[in-house]
Amino acid sequence: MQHLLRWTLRVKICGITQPEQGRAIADLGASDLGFICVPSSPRYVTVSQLAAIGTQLPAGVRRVGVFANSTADQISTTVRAAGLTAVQLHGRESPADCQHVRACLPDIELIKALRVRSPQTLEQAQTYAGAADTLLLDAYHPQQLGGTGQTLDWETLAQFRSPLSWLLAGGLNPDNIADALRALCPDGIDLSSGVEIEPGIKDLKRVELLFARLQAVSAERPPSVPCRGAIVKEQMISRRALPT
Ligand SMILES: O=C(O)c1ccccc1N[C@@H]1O[C@H](COP(=O)(O)O)[C@@H](O)[C@H]1O
Repeated sequence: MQHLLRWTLRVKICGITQPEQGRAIADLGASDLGFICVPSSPRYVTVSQLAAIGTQLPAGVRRVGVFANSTADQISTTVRAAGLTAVQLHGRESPADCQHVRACLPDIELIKALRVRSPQTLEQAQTYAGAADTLLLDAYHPQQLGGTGQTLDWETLAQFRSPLSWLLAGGLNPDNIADALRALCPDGIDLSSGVEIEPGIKDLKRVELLFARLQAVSAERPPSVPCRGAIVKEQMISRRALPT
């Protein structure tokens, strides 16, 4: 389904706990499936559950393990046992922590999640430029690390210029996704509780509706008009390419 969109948008559905749901969601068009490797989460999956789910998934879909404040050793063990293709660090990991994980797992995409509490969090994003491959912006919640269903202030985020490709998360659902993508131009989106029946059990009808809504927004956007974010990134790339 994703190829029907007129621009490339990564769509990550997070908090998968069941093999058949993972496969169905990949078939509906998700580019990425996320698995919560944080024991305190109601969406937590053990390494052996994760390895079993992995055997059921189509080859092309990215498999993202979500960790929070885990050691590089713990992350590497899970990545290898479960055949993950990316890790999302959703805790207080510093740029140095990210670089350490990256050095242990050089072929694995490193996504650093930032829980946006204030404009300073967005300034921090710049410090991850050489330390992560991708950024993810999620809403801040004082008690929960993620999967909160809380949205970010998209108006404030419109000023955000990411040094890396970035995913928008936080309270996205089929009913607000069009507004989010009219306000912002992320490289991808990440949804969990907004397409759920209960924590860890996805609502496949809502996932289907999400893709229908994405197609509708995609049809609104002329392919010749790139996002503001895309223009900025092109400029940054061409600046980097200039001889010094
Ligand atoms: O989903 C969880 O339980 C979770 C636990 C610990 C860290 C991250 C977690 N989820 C992440 O939360 C965001 C968005 O969730 P929502 O759409 O607002 O429900 C997403 O990045 C998940 O990876």
